[in-house]
Amino acid sequence: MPKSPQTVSIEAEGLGKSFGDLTAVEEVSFTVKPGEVVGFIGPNGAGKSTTLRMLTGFLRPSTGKARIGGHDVLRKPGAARRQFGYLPETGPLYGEMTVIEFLHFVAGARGMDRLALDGDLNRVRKICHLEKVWHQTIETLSKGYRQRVGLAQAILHDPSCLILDEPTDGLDPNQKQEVRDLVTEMGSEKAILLSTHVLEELEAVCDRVILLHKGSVLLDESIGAMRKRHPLFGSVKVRVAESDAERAPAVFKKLEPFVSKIDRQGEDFLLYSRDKRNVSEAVLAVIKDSGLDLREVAPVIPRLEDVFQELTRPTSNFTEEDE
Ligand SMILES: Nc1ncnc2c1ncn2[C@@H]1O[C@H](COP(=O)(O)OP(=O)(O)OP(=O)(O)O)[C@@H](O)[C@H]1O
Repeated sequence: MPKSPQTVSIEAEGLGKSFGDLTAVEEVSFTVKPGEVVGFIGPNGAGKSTTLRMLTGFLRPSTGKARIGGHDVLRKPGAARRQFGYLPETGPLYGEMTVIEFLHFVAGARGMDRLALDGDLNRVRKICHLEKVWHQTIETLSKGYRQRVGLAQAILHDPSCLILDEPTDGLDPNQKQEVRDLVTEMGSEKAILLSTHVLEELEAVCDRVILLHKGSVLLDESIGAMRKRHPLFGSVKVRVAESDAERAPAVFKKLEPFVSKIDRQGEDFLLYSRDKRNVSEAVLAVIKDSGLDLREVAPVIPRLEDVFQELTRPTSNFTEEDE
């Protein structure tokens, strides 16, 4: 049956997993739709890999369901597996096989159409840039190439959904960029869920982020919304001429409707946005009116790392903000 790209998505519904007394994952629900690349993040031990393994049917959940393209991964494993590709944290690569032998083996195990296989192999060889190592044994490959072989097996059957567990782990910056470009390219059509520890990766490839903490979903929102949780979102740094530094605080008082707090260090001022709207325009207008000798003005770009750290600290002060 032809697959319908409009409907093939990744779904977790109330997923939970306990190992003995340890609840590793609890009530995790989310959806990844076609054309979405979603980052799956969380501190070590948050339950990311456990969730991904349940989504792919490699681990039986204690509670809840995982569906790929509407197929329950445990009840309809064949139908579900045709719709997704999975790059596990530690790929099951067979060292003694060459790349092409391994991909033939994978195709056989998946029962792929032999007549169309040459076309599929050519496609992944090109996409994953495997031409140079095609006939090389996997045990002799660099980490970067092994990761590309892992990706090649994940996309060999051209699945509509991809589940990637730390796809850029251990790669050098150039290789990381290549994998990110690949994910972005594939993400225009496929539903992609990608776990990562590298938050800059979120910026580069993801539309949305799901933050898992202690086995539960702490947030599921756009990158912009996550950044907006930072207390400095919308704030502005200003430097005035030394000769004007003393009269600047009185001028900035006029900004009270927009600015909730001002930190000063010499001629440098940090003006905190009151409601997380960008206060740059208001600041510039007030400075212009006052004739203050402005030397520098720059909006604060809050780091996602700060938001992540703050949210996953034992006592977090960050609050949810309206879009
Ligand atoms: N097979 C298992 N048996 C017992 N405990 C397990 C098993 N698999 C995972 N765990 C535990 O479940 C919790 C979640 O682990 P998991 O590997 O899913 O976290 P993670 O978010 O992927 O971590 P990391 O970022 O370090 O990869 C951890 O406390 C881990 O020790």
